[in-house]
Amino acid sequence: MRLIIQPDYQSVSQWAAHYVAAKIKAANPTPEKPFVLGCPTGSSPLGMYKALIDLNKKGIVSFQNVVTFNMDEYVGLPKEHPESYYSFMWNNFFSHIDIKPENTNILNGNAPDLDAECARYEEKIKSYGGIDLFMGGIGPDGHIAFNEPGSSLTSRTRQKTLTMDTIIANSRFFDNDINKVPKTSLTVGVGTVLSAKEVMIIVNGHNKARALYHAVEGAITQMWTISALQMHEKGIIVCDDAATVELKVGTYRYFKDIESAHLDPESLIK
Ligand SMILES: N[C@@H]1[C@@H](O)[C@H](O)[C@@H](COP(=O)(O)O)O[C@@H]1O
Repeated sequence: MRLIIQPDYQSVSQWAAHYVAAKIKAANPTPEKPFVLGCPTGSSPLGMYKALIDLNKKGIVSFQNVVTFNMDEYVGLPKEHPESYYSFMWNNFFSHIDIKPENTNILNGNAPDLDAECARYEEKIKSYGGIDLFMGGIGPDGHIAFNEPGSSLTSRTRQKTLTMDTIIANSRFFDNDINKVPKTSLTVGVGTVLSAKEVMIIVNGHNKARALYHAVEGAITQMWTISALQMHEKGIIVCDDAATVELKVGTYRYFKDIESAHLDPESLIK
């Protein structure tokens, strides 16, 4: 696993955006062979999306031949609801870049048969030859997408019940009223994320420090589903200093040292 430690959220976002843009450019995607990008929601990736919009507007990266698959969606929330992940993606990213709407994929949390919707999603990912780069964030309990503690580390896309911790954390988007937060979601599995050719996770802020500790120094366990990233051949975590406070000083210095030549976002795009 690579751990890229940046001083603050702004530089985390710049680094992540430049990394994604560099990957898309290097793949030289075409309509026949698009670049397949896994997308998260949440506050963590917002800065990266802003930076990617900027790179797109400057002509540094194009999304014309990029296909996206979102990680998760609430069950039962109307698509048009301002807090649906559909609205999040269009408001914060897709509407501002040159992506083709038909190339964006988001799980339908209102499908009549939710199991069939999950199976269809997995098949569609497969039809593109899998995901080239899965981007993500994590919850304070170390969940990736909506794979809450106890989720199988080989799980695929399915319906999941949200934990009370997550309902409370996400109630900030629902007038701080936990009763307004949907109780279930559709989510890609930990196995779905691990099947991507590459995975890049953004972790920022003090409230993610314990989760980062478990991701980097902890044992692989279903109780901290992000820890499964240790099993991926090409896993990267981009974090800020604030999120590192639970790491050993030696771990912090080790990753700072081995990544010292790769911390400047500008250096990523050739
Ligand atoms: N399902 C999402 C996750 O994909 C996300 O990583 C997490 C953290 O969100 P934030 O980045 O706002 O802390 O929130 C939700 O639970």
